[in-house]
This record gives sequence, C-alpha cells and structure tokens, in this order.
Amino acid sequence: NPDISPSETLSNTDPSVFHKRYLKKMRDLGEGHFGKVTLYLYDPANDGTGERVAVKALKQENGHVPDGWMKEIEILKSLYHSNIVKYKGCCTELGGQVVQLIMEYLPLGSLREYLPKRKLGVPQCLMFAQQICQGMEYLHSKRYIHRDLAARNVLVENDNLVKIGDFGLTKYIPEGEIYYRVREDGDSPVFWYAIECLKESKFSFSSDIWSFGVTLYEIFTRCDHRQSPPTKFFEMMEEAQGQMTVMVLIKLLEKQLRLPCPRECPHEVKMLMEQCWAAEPAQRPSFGTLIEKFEAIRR
Ligand SMILES: C=Cc1cc(F)c(CN2CC[C@](CC#N)(n3cc(C(N)=O)c(NC(=O)OC)n3)[C@H](F)C2)cc1O
Repeated sequence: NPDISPSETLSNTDPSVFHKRYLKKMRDLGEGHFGKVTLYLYDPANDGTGERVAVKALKQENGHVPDGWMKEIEILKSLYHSNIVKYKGCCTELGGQVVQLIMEYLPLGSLREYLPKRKLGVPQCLMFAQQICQGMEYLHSKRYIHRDLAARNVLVENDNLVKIGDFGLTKYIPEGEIYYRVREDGDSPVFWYAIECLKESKFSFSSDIWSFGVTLYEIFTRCDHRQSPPTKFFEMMEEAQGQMTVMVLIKLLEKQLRLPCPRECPHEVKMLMEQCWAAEPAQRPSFGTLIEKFEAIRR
C-alpha cells in the first residue's frame, strides 16, 4: 500500500515497552524487603483479552531509581535459558523515575506452593533438581552469583519444567575475583547461607552451591513446613534460647552438624547434599559436576 510509510505498516511499537495505563492489577504474588511482585493483566485492547504478567516494583524511593535496581533489570534482560524466568520488558513512570520489571507469569507459582500439593516421585524431584543446576550453571557461566537460591525462588512452568524466578540478590563477580563481600542488609535467608557467608559475608559461586544443597533438601522434603530449614535448625538449636541465632547457627555448623537426610531420599542424593555443605568452599562441587551426577543417578 504505497501511501502508508513503511514504519506505519510494521507495528513499530517495541514489545518490551509496557504502558502503565494498560496494566490492570490482579493480585499480589510476593513481598520482599525492598519491594513486591504483583500479577497484572496487560490489556491494551481493554477487553480482558490481554496477557498476564508478573511485575516487580521497588518500594517507592524518594524520586530516584536505585542503581542496584537497574542492575537487576539489566541482569535478567541479559539471561536467555529454558530454566530461567523470561524478561518481558519494563514499565516506566514519572519520566523514568520509577521503573517496574515485567516478567512472564508462571501461575503454578514456586516449588514452595507446588511441592506440598503434588506428591512428586523421586524421578521428578531429580529432574527438577537437575534443571535448577542447568539454570545456575548458565548464571555462573556469566559470572553472576545468585545469593538467594531457595525453593521459594524456583518457579514451576509445568510438571516437567522449573525456572529460577527471582534475581533480587544476584551480583556480578569481576574476573579474577572469588568473593563478593556485602554488608548484611534486610532479612537475610541465613538458613540457606554457607558458613563463610554467615561468618565473613563472603559470597561466591561455591556459596550458591551450598544454597542449592539446602534447596535439594527442600525438594526431597516436598517443602513440608514441619521439616523446613528454619524449623529443623531451630530444633537443633533448642538449648540456645535467647542467644543470637546466627552465632548459634555458626557454632552448630562448625561442629559439622547439618540438616537431616529427608525420608525416602536416595543415598546418592544425601551424598550430594553433604558435598554441597562441605565446610571448605573449594571442596564443594560445581553445577557442571552436579549435572553429571544427576544424569548418572537418573539413568
Ligand atoms: C523487590 C524485591 C522482591 C520482592 C518480592 F516479592 C520477592 C519474592 N517474590 C519473588 C517472585 C515470586 C517467586 C519466585 N520466583 N514469583 C514470581 C512469579 C512469576 N514470575 O510468575 C510468581 N508466580 C506466582 O506466585 O504464581 C502464583 N511468584 C514471588 F512473587 C515471590 C523477591 C524480591 O527480591
């Protein structure tokens, strides 16, 4: 049609730009220390035929966008892997003073909601565990450490596919560095933290492996809250009423105490958990090694 300019024939709207006016709030999905994740219908036709998206927003900062927040958006935007939640775009407000992160919505939610409802067999638990390792191996290959790997941050696409769904504490480790040092802020997931994180706030690829070991424990307890890491560790710390939890947890881990092996957990899986919880970071396996071990167990 010669009298329409080429740009008008193509729908020249950038699909990664979401307009606030078309986002219709449905319900909250989660709350973090610095913000929340909400389910929206993105409905430009305004007829309910739009698509559901998960929107992550920071608690209102006084008029400026924290640079750590833009980092998280850039990180997710740069990740392409079947076991990592898909970035869809951004929604900006007030001339870019507020930026919201738009992700694909997985209605089955995280393993924390899914596992207690769906009594999975051992083979499916092993498949999910291997998929988490595949997503994490990809993340580590780009020199990112997750720092918050846990069942609550693993989303279920369907009975055969899980994805790492939140990157709120993810950090880049520069070439040549081994550790990322942080001053502790917010409510840290201490029962998923490696011993060197608790003692010296030293985060590394190896500390993600420790957190994977705790996530593997969660998978094989089917996220039963009576066996959750906090519940179990508090039971193990029972005589230490009133003392600082982190100090007591460190003492307990230094005495080589660990989370107990879940019932009907294969011996090889218990061995993997214990390797992930080696006191010495360098003795813990990599995600590549863990993938090979899961492939061998699943054969
Ligand atoms: C500002 C910081 C911050 C705020 C937060 F609320 C959280 C916690 N939040 C993380 C995202 C979350 C779990 C995961 N992964 N989730 C994502 C989806 C999805 N993409 O579909 C989904 N779906 C779902 O529940 O369907 C029924 N849940 C869930 F919202 C918890 C972490 C944070 O760092």
